[in-house]
Amino acid sequence: MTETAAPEPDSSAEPPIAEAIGVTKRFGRTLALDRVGLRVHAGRTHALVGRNGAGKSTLVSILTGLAPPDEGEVRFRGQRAPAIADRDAWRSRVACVYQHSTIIPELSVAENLFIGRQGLGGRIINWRTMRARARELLDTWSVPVDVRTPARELSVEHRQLVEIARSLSYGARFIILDEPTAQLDGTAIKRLFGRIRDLQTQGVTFLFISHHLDETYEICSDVTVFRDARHVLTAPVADLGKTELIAAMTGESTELARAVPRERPDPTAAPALRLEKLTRTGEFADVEFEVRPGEMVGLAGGGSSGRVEVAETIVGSRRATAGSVLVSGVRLRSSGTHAALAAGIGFVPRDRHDEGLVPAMSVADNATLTVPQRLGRFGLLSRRTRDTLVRNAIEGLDIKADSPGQGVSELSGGNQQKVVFARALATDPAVLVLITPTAGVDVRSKQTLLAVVRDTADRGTAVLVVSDELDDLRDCDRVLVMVQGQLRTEYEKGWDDRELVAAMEGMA
Ligand SMILES: Nc1ncnc2c1ncn2[C@@H]1O[C@H](COP(=O)(O)OP(=O)(O)OP(=O)(O)O)[C@@H](O)[C@H]1O
Repeated sequence: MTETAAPEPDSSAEPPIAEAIGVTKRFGRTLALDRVGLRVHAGRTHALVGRNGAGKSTLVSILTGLAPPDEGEVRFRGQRAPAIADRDAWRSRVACVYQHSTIIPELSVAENLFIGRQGLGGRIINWRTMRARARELLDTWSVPVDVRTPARELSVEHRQLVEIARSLSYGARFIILDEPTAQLDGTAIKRLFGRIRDLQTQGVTFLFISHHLDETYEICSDVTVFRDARHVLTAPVADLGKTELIAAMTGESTELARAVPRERPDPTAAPALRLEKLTRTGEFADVEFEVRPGEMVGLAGGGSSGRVEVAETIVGSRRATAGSVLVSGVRLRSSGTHAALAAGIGFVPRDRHDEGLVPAMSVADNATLTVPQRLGRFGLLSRRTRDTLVRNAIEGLDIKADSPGQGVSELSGGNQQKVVFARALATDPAVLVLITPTAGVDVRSKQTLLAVVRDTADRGTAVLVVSDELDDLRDCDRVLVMVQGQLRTEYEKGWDDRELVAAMEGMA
């Protein structure tokens, strides 16, 4: 496999639906893209993969006209991209559906689709026309959503479909999906892939960004790998084995992750975390389990299983209707995240954008946000202690940042997730609760993070991993599966993957 600065010229007659040619982008001293090329052909689904910080999101912002390249250019169907200010022209060529919604929750689906657009019959909005047009649009693309639904009530899956339909209504036939499966469960992912295939036959081309390489193999025809701001290769996925793909991403040959043998935690130790008949009406009922010091327990289940809600109740971001949470034998009396933190619970939330980080603050400040409460009578955290904590976190978690003082919003998505980890671990918690801990994290960083979780457990922390990712669950001593708000099955280490997946989908 030879490395090239850009893909080779293509001999097919039709120009690519989207193309980046010799694109360079700098942020201060950081070279985010170094003369990269990308050529996406109509009718193909193209994957863009690379380690955290490789430059994928930067290229997306250039391909969608949100940022201009410093050098190089973008073309659509062989034509130069429009001027940056001409938003309508960009919208008619390309759209990106982000993990983070661009839908306005307060508005209905119809309003989200059509508000602010010309051509709905004069200045006064004709609601009936708007709804009819919205219905027609969603019918054309088979999106099963009532146009009167308030957008906030949409599931992630339906929200993504509405965003895709909206992009198509502007005329775009090239759509970038940025980690579209990150918040979906197994059955929703299957449905999404079905929709992608249908839309493809209707003339839509996708650029698919994902850290899940299996998904790349399942849904994509071509793959482009970026590494350290450079284009490494473009190839049909069928021609590239998984080990080769990982080697291209990491620049070295690497073994795929395997479960690492761990000491079994002491079965007689008193539980560090104990749930007693924990209930939140409408979400989950009578959930009871224990996690011992040094034990790793997985909590899995599909979208409506209640597993995330249980975890968020343990960490105090939801209030239980009944039942209790005990940490090291002490019942949590008040709810709220501060009480949970003070009781010794560390937490990696599901969504780092909403709950994880303060974007305006530095890496160091974010990583130590949880700590001052622990310093008791001395009040403020000493600079030295803080610096040591931060340095250890940056090294231990392999956070790619220019310096501890760098703004966290300047880090790539995967590196932001590592800062969230640092914050959760900074208090040396007795109980660590992780929700989808490796979302948005590249293969190699995933290994680093999972090793950190293992080490944390080995040092005596009780770990609860809430995830449906087999890789996340691999090190767990047991996995509890929830279905429709109830604990259904428990699997001891050594489970059969297919059996576990079937159980998570409610089929066991
Ligand atoms: N606004 C910014 N200011 C400074 N540096 C930035 C900014 N945005 C991105 N970068 C840097 O550019 C590089 C590429 O980041 P980018 O977000 O494109 O990576 P990525 O491949 O999307 O990573 P991930 O998979 O983690 O999301 C990183 O080193 C990142 O820190």
